[in-house]
Amino acid sequence: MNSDVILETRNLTKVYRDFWGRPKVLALKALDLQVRRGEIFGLLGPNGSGKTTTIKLLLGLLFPTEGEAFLMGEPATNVAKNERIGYLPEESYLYKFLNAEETLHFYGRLFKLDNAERKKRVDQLIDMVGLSAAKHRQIREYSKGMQRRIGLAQALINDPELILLDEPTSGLDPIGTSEIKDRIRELKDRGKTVVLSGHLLADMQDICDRIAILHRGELKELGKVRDLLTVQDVTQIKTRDLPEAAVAEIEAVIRRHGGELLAVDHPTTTLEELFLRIVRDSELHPGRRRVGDRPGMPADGDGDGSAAATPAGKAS
Ligand SMILES: Nc1ncnc2c1ncn2[C@@H]1O[C@H](COP(=O)(O)OP(=O)(O)OP(=O)(O)O)[C@@H](O)[C@H]1O
Repeated sequence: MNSDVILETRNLTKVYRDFWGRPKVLALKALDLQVRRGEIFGLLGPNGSGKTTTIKLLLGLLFPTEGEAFLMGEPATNVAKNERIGYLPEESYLYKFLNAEETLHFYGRLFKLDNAERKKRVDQLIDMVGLSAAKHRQIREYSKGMQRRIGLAQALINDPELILLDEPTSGLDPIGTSEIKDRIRELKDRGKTVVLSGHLLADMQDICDRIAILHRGELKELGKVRDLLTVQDVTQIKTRDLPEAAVAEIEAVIRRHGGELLAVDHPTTTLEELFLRIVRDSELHPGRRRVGDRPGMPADGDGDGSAAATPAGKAS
């Protein structure tokens, strides 16, 4: 295995069998994959496409029907290698009557961290996932987002070099999702390798360097997100707002070169960015009922939504 490759699967195949040992579901079919050190790699696919099965095979929690996988040079079936891996399952099973601090100390003890090291890591991780203010509250009182965050902290207690996250943003609202994505980016900045699964396309696009798209257990696409999404036969030029005369001149130049001007428009933001901005503004200005700070969109003064938004400069 090339030293740059931290995880590799070869012909990895899983057939689930029924009670009588008869093949029931072909959950993963001959998966060949390589993940490089330091990248954020996404396993993307609809429900039932084999993402969780792949992660469980990598951890040695399931035995492959055919093929093999290697993580950090060790066979996946060697569970001792999991001491160097962080794992966030699709659903974390946390002890509801422990608080965040006790939970992390519990897992730190499982990894046999000494007292001083364990205390240092627990404090750092609670801070990293933003639970300092709630660290003495029992997990049963936590919201879904807080539970996902403590699950992530638990997955990192052994300071792993490879982190497997099964749907890390499942059940989270856009703010919780954005926070988890920030934490995952930080892990990459610290040189960690992250493999995550998901089916929320915008999140995967945002965060992954490379993705594999699975469908019914088969690998359908693999590559850098940027390459997969680039429309090669269209050139896009961005500039500050231009007067019509300038656009006409540019169009003439494009025609002279045998081209065709396909579109002149203003970019749109994503609904996620808009949502996050509104929630953050609302936290800063709790009394304000509607935040109309988008260029060209007049604020609705009394916030009752009755005033129609008209293009800037035009009378209604
Ligand atoms: N223990 C099992 N016994 C039998 N079939 C199973 C078992 N676990 C998973 N499967 C089947 O294997 C296929 C792949 O399931 P898997 O959970 O790996 O998909 P997934 O991509 O993680 O889905 P989701 O997004 O819903 O979590 C599905 O058809 C599923 O029904």
